[in-house]
Amino acid sequence: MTDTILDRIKAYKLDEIADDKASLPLADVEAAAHNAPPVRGFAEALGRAQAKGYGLIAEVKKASPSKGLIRKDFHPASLAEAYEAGGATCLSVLTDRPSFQGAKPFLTQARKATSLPALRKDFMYDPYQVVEARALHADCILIIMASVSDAQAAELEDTAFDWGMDALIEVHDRAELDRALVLKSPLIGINNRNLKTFETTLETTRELSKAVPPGRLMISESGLNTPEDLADMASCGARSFLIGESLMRQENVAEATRALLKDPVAA
Ligand SMILES: O=C(O)c1ccccc1NCC(=O)[C@H](O)[C@H](O)COP(=O)(O)O
Repeated sequence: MTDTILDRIKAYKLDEIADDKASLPLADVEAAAHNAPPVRGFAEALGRAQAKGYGLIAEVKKASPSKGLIRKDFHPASLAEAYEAGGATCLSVLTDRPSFQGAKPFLTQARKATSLPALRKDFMYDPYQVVEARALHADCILIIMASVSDAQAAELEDTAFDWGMDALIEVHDRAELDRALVLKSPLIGINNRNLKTFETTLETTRELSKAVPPGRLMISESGLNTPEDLADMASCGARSFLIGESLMRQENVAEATRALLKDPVAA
């Protein structure tokens, strides 16, 4: 069987984690996490936003495996400020370097420039990374069901909760969704990107949303470009969105964010 992008990412990530543990022991990371500023409620902010309209997790994303370089003029703090000015609810900041040209300090810089809660967008396998996320001032971590076992997912989620953070559980298909629903987190991210072909289709959210029970907060992720896309997803019950590329490609990010959030029916 051929390797998927997640297999390739996991291989280098496990090496990276081993190196990080050797250079900065867990006790030191825990000390930094204890000194981090208080957690900003990520799930709570999305719940409040979507009670009035839409919740937007706006992604600070320089590059991706599917598209290469997305934004040349890349300054995490000013992009975060622009997202906040445009009406974003939360930030998502990529900290993975090899595939996304992200960096750990980007998270701290972006969050510090705003009052928004921030997601550490990375590929998580080890509780060490979760504590590190808090040390970098994250308010939420990502758990990708396609790349972890049930036991790993529960361990990552428990560690996030122990540190007062939220956990966004990401799924791509029905089997992953069924596993995600065993976890405690209310945040279910439905990713529209097929990780084998990199193609995005909103049909993924349309289909999987039918199986998400009330009480969970659904987030449609990837491949969202227009107010009509958001209205389409909202009609399936997903009133929160994770959006990167379509906003990162705009010159005026604040204006583009504002325009994207405009209700196409009311407009
Ligand atoms: O973005 C990619 O190419 C990608 C490839 C492999 C694994 C994950 C990938 N993206 C992570 C994400 O989930 C997206 O950055 C996020 O949902 C925003 O998507 P978009 O609005 O399409 O940039």
